[in-house]
Amino acid sequence: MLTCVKKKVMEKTMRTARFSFAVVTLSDKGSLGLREDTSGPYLIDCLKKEGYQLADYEIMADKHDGIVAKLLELVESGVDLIVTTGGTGPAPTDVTPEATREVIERETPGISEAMRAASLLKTPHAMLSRGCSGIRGTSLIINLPGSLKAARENIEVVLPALPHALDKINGGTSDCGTA
Ligand SMILES: Nc1ncnc2c1ncn2[C@@H]1O[C@H](COP(=O)(O)OP(=O)(O)OP(=O)(O)O)[C@@H](O)[C@H]1O
Ligand SMILES: Nc1nc2c(c(=O)[nH]1)N[C@H]1C(S)=C(S)[C@@H](COP(=O)(O)O)O[C@H]1N2
Repeated sequence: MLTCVKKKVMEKTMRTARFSFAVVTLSDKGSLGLREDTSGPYLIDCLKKEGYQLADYEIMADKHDGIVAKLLELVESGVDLIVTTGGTGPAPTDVTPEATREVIERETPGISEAMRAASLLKTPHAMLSRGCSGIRGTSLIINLPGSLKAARENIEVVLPALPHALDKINGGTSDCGTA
């Protein structure tokens, strides 16, 4: 039994360990030290447990140009998976999706739609997240909402599809439909 669990963990890690990730927390209060960022560290822990390698973590203000510059920097340094948290809502200061759209070359609407659909089963407020996702070069960028609860409920939706997504984005030729 234990051997079986260990084998499954090893198989999972073998699929993810070659991929790096970065977490970017977008929060005005967080960037000023007025709010503890609990969502960013949670996401780091969660993705590390899945076997991904942490490349970068930053807390930034909700500022369009700063977000674009940071995302481009991470893409250019070859980070495979970039997860943002915060700034996806309808408030005037929420600009993460607009900044992300400026960076991505190909949108992955299914990822964001899946998160919203699953989240709607938890709270009607899920429809307020305008988060988007997409690919630039070989980097996948995914916007998540900002609260710890929302970050947790959203990341768990995409985790099962991430290894296959990152493999394909990196030119993987494995057959689809086998897992
Ligand atoms: N990084 C974070 N860590 C923990 N909780 C957060 C974080 N970001 C947001 N939250 C929570 O989620 C709520 C909604 O996030 P939103 O991005 O709209 O924040 P906000 O009120 O505009 O403030 P700010 O952007 O300065 O964090 C916040 O009011 C806060 O309770
Ligand atoms: N699963 C899930 N999705 C969620 C929520 C949540 O609690 N759980 N909160 C929503 C709320 S209240 C808002 S305003 C939007 C946007 O959040 P953000 O501005 O922090 O990015 O995410 C939504 N998505």
